[in-house]
Amino acid sequence: EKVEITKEQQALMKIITDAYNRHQIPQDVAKKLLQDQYSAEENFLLLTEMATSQVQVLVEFTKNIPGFLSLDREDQIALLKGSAVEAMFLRSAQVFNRKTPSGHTEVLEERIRKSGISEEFITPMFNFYKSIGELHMVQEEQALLTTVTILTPDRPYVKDQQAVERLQETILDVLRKLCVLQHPQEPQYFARLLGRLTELRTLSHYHTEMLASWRMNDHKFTPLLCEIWDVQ
Ligand SMILES: CC(C)c1onc(-c2c(Cl)cccc2Cl)c1COc1ccc2c(ccn2Cc2cccc(C(=O)O)c2)c1
Repeated sequence: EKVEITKEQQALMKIITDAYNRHQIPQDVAKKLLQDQYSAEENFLLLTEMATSQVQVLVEFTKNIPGFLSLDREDQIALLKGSAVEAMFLRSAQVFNRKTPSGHTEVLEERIRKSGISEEFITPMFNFYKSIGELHMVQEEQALLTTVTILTPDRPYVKDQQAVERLQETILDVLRKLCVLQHPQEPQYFARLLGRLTELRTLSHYHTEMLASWRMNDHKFTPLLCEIWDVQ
C-alpha cells in the first residue's frame, strides 16, 4: 500500500533534523584536530576534549526530542548515560563519511589510531564507520537513527520503560516510512539500519574495555566524561 508521512510526522522529523544539524562540535574545538602534535598523549587529550564537547552537544540535542523533557528526570539521565557512547559512535561515523574539510577525517582517523586504543578495538570501530558509510543515509535518517538510539527503553536504571517505548515507537514509525520513500529500490533498507544498532551495542561493550585500558595507563578523563561513563 502507498506509504505516506503525515503532516505531524513531517513536523516531528523537521524538529529533530534541525536540532541534529544545529548542535555540532564548535569549530574551534574541531579545528584543534589540525594542530601539529601527533603523540599518543596529544591525540588522547584532543580526543578527550572532543568527546567532552560531543557529550555537551548531545545533551542539548536530546532536549529538542519531543517528549524527552516530559519523561521522569532520572530516566532522562539514565537514557543519556546509556546511549552517549552509541550516539558518539554514530556521530563520529557520520563525520568520517562526510569526507568534507570540516570533518578533518584523515587527521581524525590518524589521531584515533594513535591514541592508545588497542588494535582489537580499532578494527571493529573502522569496520563500523565503513558499514555506516555504505548506507548513504540522508541527514533525516541520521538524526532519527540517533534519536532511536537515545530512546532505547531497556537501558540500565530506566524506571518507566513504557513511556520511553512509546516515544521510540513514534520515531521508528517515521524512520520506517522515510526509508521506504528514500530507498524504494531497497525494501530491506530499514532492517539494515536497525542492524547497525546491534553493532553499536557491541561497540559500546568494546568501549568499556577501551576505557579500562586507558585508565590502566593512568589516562585522565574530564569530570563530564567521568560522570556520564561512571569512571573514576
Ligand atoms: C575520551 C576520548 C579519548 C574518547 O573515548 N572514546 C572515544 C570514542 C572514539 Cl575514539 C570513537 C567513537 C566514539 C567514542 Cl566515545 C573518544 C573520542 O571521542 C570522540 C568524540 C567525538 C568525535 C570523535 C570523532 C569524531 N567525533 C565527532 C566530531 C568530530 C569533528 C566534528 C564534529 C561535528 O559535529 O562537526 C563531530 C571521537
